[in-house]
Amino acid sequence: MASLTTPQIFVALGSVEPDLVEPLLSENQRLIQDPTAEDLATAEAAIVRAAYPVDRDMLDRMPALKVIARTGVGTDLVDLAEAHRRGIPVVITPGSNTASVAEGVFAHLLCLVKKLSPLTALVREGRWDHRADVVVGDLEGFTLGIIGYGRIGRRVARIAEAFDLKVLAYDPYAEIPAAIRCDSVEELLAGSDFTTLHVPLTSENRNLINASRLKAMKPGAVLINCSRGGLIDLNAAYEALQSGQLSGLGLDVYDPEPPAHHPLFDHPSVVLTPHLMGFTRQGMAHTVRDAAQGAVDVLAGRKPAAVATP
Ligand SMILES: O=C(O)CC[C@@H](O)C(=O)O
Repeated sequence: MASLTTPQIFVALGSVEPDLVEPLLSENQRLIQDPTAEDLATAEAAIVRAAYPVDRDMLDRMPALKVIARTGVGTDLVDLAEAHRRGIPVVITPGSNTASVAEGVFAHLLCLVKKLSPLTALVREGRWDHRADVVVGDLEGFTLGIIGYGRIGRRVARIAEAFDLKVLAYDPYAEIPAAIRCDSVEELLAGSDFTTLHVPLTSENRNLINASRLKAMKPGAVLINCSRGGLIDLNAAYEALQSGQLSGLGLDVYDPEPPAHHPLFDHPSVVLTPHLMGFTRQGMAHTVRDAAQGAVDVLAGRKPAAVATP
């Protein structure tokens, strides 16, 4: 017999695969994609994708909300303080896509160092005679600087070992082995051939990589950002690419998303992906499942696996 009680509404803010969420819901819970204003007004749980802002206005539109569940760990677009003030926990999913993002970093790095895009174009266009014009490099023996030594940064360091890369790391909030620890961003940049960013976006570190820090890098360095778009000043990065100070730039993230076209998108030494390195088939399954489970736990009065604090 169908339940006569009003269903408990879960809204998806940004697209989520219903097959990953629905098996976790009870008979009386319902997932709504593309929610209307009316759906939002009754929603008790929101499963929120990375690029979807949950600001004060959005919270006002969900007066019945009891839990926000973010796919991943980045809460830069969620007004954490306001959610906290309203007593709404913000569930996050640490570890759910660590491997996906770390592998994405190496996909970008290898694509740039091994020059996959220009070499593909050469073969496609039948320009075999020019193959020596494209200088291909190796990772072995070079130094990878990791800014942010949390789960993803540490995973990147582990993979780097297999390539015989030397590693440097900077993170004032993490324990880092003395042999690889740098005391400043500048020290790390000066010693790194390749640099990858793994820090959250906060008001303090917006444009963390700005014109002066780009100058502090080794000439011809490669920079990868699979973390948050606002961490790099793209105009300064474009100048660094033009001058050769940067020999490669890999971006998975932008600010805002989707991004407006930027001149550096057309630069041959740039590799671009549309914020998908953490949302691979497997990463997506894990992040959505963990986020949905966290929301279910909160509504059932259980402690969720991880909650973000303002
Ligand atoms: O696209 C998402 O919702 C999650 C992606 C995740 O890696 C993030 O950047 O927070």
